[in-house]
Amino acid sequence: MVIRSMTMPSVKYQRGDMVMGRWPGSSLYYEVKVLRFDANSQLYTVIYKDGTELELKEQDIKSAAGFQLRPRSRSRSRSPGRRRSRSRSPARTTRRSSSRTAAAVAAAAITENAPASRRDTKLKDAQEISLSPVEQTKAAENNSNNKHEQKEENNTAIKVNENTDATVEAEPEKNQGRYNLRRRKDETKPVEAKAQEEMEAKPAAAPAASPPPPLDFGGKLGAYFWLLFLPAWVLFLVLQVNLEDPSLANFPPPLPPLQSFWDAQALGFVILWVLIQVLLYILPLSEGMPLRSGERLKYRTNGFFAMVVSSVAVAAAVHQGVDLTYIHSHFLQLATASFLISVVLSLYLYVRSRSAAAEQLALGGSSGNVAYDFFKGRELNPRIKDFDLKFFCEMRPGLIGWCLINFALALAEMKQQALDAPSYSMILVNLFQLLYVADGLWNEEAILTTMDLMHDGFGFMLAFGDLVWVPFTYTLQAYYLVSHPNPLSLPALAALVTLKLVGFYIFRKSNSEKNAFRRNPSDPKLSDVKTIPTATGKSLLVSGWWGVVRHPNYLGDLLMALAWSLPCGFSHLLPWYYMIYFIILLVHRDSRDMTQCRRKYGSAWDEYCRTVRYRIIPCVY
Ligand SMILES: NC(=O)c1ccc[n+]([C@@H]2O[C@H](COP(=O)([O-])OP(=O)(O)OC[C@H]3O[C@@H](n4cnc5c(N)ncnc54)[C@H](OP(=O)(O)O)[C@@H]3O)[C@@H](O)[C@H]2O)c1
Ligand SMILES: CC(C)=CCC[C@@H](C)[C@H]1CC[C@H]2C3=C(CC[C@]12C)[C@@]1(C)CC[C@H](O)C(C)(C)[C@@H]1CC3
Repeated sequence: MVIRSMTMPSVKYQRGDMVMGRWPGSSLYYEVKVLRFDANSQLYTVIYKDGTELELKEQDIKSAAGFQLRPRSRSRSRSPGRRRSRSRSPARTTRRSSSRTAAAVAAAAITENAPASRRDTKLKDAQEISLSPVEQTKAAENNSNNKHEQKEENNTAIKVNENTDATVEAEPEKNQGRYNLRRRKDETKPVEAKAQEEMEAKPAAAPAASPPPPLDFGGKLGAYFWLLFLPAWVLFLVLQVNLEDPSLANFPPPLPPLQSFWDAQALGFVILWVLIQVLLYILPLSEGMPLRSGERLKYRTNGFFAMVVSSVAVAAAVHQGVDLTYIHSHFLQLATASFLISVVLSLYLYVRSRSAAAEQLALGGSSGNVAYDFFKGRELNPRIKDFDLKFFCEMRPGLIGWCLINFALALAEMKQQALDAPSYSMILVNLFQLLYVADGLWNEEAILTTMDLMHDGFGFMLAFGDLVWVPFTYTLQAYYLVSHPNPLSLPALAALVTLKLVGFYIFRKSNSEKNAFRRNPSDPKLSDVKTIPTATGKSLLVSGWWGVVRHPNYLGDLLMALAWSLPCGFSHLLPWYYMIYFIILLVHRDSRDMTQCRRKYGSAWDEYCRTVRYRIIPCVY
């Protein structure tokens, strides 16, 4: 411990310290408890009395003692800025609400239209106010229809805190939402804060023993497990699907000779495919969501175009006599080549992340354990100049490759079963999955608001997932149908199409609702949506599909997965693997997301969970 305190940069506040934390975007301070300090990001995680956790910079934290010693000043009541602010306070509207959240209470404290004689009490309240969650009432639900929302400050609490006052003042109108979290241009710095800053010249205390944030995926041991299990599982599936009688119970499967895994030509084809996608990617840019640093990265959202060009190129190649059934006959070798590429990429990502700046790292992306960090990924958005590696891998070679492989498998089915056209089952699987991918690429910018892009580091998990898992396991239904025909009646066909369309509608509508709201909450088209405000300045949608279940997009996704598993029939479990995996994946993602949102939004998230009771399936789960 002594050694640490000599080598680490000095840390002012200790874990467990009760201090005063600046309310994001305002000059007001509340009593908070220090939970930990992250040496990489140099941020303190603090918890407010309502359970809201935020990450604050050291300069946004003051010692509680200083506040108690501070003589109360009446100068604020004479501030012209303050007088003006009283009459225009947007928070006054919110005050009528019976469901004021921590943020709303704070806003009221800042802009209260109180007589001067009462203002000192208000200022005291601003420091000592109890931020305990307020029970949700019917009226409160109605009041959460937030028509005053003008801007969601950031993606996470951290981003709010990273906003400098300059940033806040640069966009005054945008920040004049229901919380009034900005400092008014003509307002002098509050005496409390000034006095406090003067008192903050204390020498640094011993560093806080900051507990590392909890590791997901089973932590360090889990990382070793997943590193071995994921490739082994893909191998198992690929070997099974070639058998006449595949079964998930055939474990361990007989292994083919080692040399049959390797094919230099297959590696060449995979590299060529990735290079073509790289070329297609290097086209116009569009803007992403603001990051922790407040910066907005530019992304190349021309995925649909890349898919169309790739399809034309593939069609031309087939027309020229290229035999795409090679993909079916060399599935194992192509998967091995993709696996090698994903390992090389993951090694590169890990090595470059060692020299990445702290603010480039994903939250909790640096556990210090090599295996875990390699698996989970440390850097949030690794880029080579403008080339975003995570975005590219998630949206291009694997995703478009999924359709290419499906198409090749349809040709292989025709060849193997001597058909003039693919079977109905094969056509449905191909079309359903093509629609899914095309939609993902058409709405490519929506991925910028997903967990992977915003929170997860880029490491082996996503590199392998994007380059191996998606193209070589999401294609198993089509692969299965090549040698396991499953004729469909017309009514069954119609029912499957209906199921797919219903799922697709829910998936698309809910993702678009969230994406539109996150990208521009002040859009006049969204003026009627119901929201729950949170302490970070962002709100949670309770309108539309987000008012039905907490993850309506997962519900739609699951219905679609069902629609493309059913055409394979019930003879074997293997084509149902995607459905089983997907349920596990989405339930796990939902619980990870719940934890993250609980940390980000505190009592507002609890309020959301009380309002929208079910996670994915209405009235069931
Ligand atoms: N095919 C596949 O293999 C696969 C796998 C995984 C996911 N997916 C699909 O990919 C899409 C993205 O999934 P995802 O896991 O990233 O989840 P997501 O639902 O798109 O994103 C979760 C985030 O949305 C925000 N959010 C949650 N509730 C909200 C509300 N009521 N109002 C506004 N924002 C809210 C929160 O972030 P902020 O508050 O910070 O914005 C939360 O962290 C989904 O459609 C999913 O079905 C597909
Ligand atoms: C290695 C393992 C077990 C997991 C890696 C997970 C990874 C394969 C998925 C995580 C997020 C997923 C995702 C899509 C594909 C699969 C993932 C990358 C997605 C691009 C599919 C198309 C959709 O329209 C989408 C909404 C854009 C999807 C976004 C999330």
